[in-house]
Amino acid sequence: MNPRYLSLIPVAVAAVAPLVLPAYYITLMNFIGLASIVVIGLVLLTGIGGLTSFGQAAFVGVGAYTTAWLTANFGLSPWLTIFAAVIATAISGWLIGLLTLKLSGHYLPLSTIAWSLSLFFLVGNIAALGGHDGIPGLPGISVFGRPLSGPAYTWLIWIFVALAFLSVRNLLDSRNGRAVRSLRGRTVMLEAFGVDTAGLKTLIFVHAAVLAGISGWLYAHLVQFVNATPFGLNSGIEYLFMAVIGGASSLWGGILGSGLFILIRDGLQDIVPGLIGTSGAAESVVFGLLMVLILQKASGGLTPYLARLLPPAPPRIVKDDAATLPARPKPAAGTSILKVEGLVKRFGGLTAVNGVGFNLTAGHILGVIGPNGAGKSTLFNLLTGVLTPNEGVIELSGERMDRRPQAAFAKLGVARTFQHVMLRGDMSVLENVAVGAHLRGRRGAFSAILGLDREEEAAIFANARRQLERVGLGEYLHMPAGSLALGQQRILEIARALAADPVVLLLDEPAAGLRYHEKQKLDEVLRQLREEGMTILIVEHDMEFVMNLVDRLVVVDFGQKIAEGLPEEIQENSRVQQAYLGVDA
Ligand SMILES: Nc1ncnc2c1ncn2[C@@H]1O[C@H](COP(=O)(O)OP(=O)(O)OP(=O)(O)O)[C@@H](O)[C@H]1O
Repeated sequence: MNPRYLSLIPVAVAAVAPLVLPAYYITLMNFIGLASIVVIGLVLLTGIGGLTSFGQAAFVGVGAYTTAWLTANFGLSPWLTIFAAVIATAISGWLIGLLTLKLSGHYLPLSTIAWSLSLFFLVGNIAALGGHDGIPGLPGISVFGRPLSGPAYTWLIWIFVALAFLSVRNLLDSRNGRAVRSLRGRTVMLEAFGVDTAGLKTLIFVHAAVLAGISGWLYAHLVQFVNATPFGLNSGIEYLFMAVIGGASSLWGGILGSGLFILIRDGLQDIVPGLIGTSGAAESVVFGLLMVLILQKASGGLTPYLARLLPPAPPRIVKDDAATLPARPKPAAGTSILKVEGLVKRFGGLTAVNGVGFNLTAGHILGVIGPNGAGKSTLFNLLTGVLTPNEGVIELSGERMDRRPQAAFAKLGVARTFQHVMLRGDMSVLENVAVGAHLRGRRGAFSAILGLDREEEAAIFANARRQLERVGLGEYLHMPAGSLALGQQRILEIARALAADPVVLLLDEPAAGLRYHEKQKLDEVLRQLREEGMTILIVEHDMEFVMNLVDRLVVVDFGQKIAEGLPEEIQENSRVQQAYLGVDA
């Protein structure tokens, strides 16, 4: 069976189950659906985006209280208040995101606990929201004047589960989504390709908050009463558990985890008191132990186990007739691309780069070499906007860049590779390259969620395939990037940089750690790119590798330029020999 049709099975189950299940199980199905909507958001935020949140229940509360207050006090229809619930959660998500998303490490999860607690106590103390007693007597949801109840409400909930699922799936399969999937630990890489990582974090934070708010809206009109209890920290922790036991990076895992968590908890409440003859804390203890066991035995959640039983997803189809992406005008051979003068970077008392200057013209390869600790990486970081110089001038195609951020360099056509390869190993070779074309797409998150970016996506993937074929990796398109050898991964990074349609390629120690044959292959690729007119700057430790390849060399030592010239001139230079070999020539 085509794996694409497998997703129809849960759809059929959700359609038929409410008709055949007893009322008690329909109620459970409702609560699984409500939780799934929240947990799908959490999969996006935490499992994929790497931003751990204990506070999603508070957003469920914002959605529920917004609709409760408006319907109870003003008699508005829930079909109107859903917009209010979405707006309220989006704004609160955006505000809280603004305050907390800059935090890193443990501080972000701790801050989610803090705002979750504060919202909980705030709501409980506002008289207009009914204090701790809450707001009773909420209306149900009607369609064409008929109140939805029983199976009809369950279908409504599961339609929203499907919409939540599709919205996140579509978002993840877009240019912003690829960046979200690369977010964990790769912000420098993303920003080098012009991705606004802070904006991206806010985007997924708000999206997850809105999904939680919609779940709150559905909850409020299902139970027709709200108070603060279901929106406290406990529930926030439970949502996180659901995401983790399902498999935090899988959308299906979000639904599976919600179902398992609620069914196991409910089952234990029935079984454990029967076994030990008393009801109380025992089922909670057994539940806790069970969760620990699942986390120990299946740290990636349960979805990977199920995924093994299913046929693999078919590879992405790259269209031959896709549109081409807009390309920037290329500079004429010989024009100055990168001009550097008197660049200085100090780290406290240490001057890592001290007055370095050079000029790189279009269509040439310039090598910057130097022994360990000479200041090459620092120079590279200055030339890509990762670091800001203390003094000096960087001009890119005639524009002053020395105080500009990474994204500005990317916009003007600087594309780079990394000394320590920065790929997402479990993403396909093709998708990794597509990340490089981020700035060449225009479609935003809304378009992606609504699936309106397909044409642009086809163009991005056709371009990615072209770049991979250009560097000789055309046969690996659908393989996980992590399965390639280091030499191929380095060339893959070059293809990703080419996908950005660069004016200049900056390669950070591309030969480091490569075997002889891999270096030869890399050399071939770079020569071919130069023949095509590409301008390249290579910062490299391996003098032998660059000697036969580059047009011109700059040698740095102790942060200073000690020589510049043609490779054969550099080879004869006694100061260079001394710096490299530590001997007097
Ligand atoms: N963030 C930093 N803070 C303080 N000192 C730094 C920092 N980055 C680099 N340095 C120092 O600056 C000098 C140049 O380092 P850099 O990494 O640029 O050299 P390199 O030529 O790239 O060396 P390698 O080939 O070993 O990578 C070194 O003495 C290094 O310790």
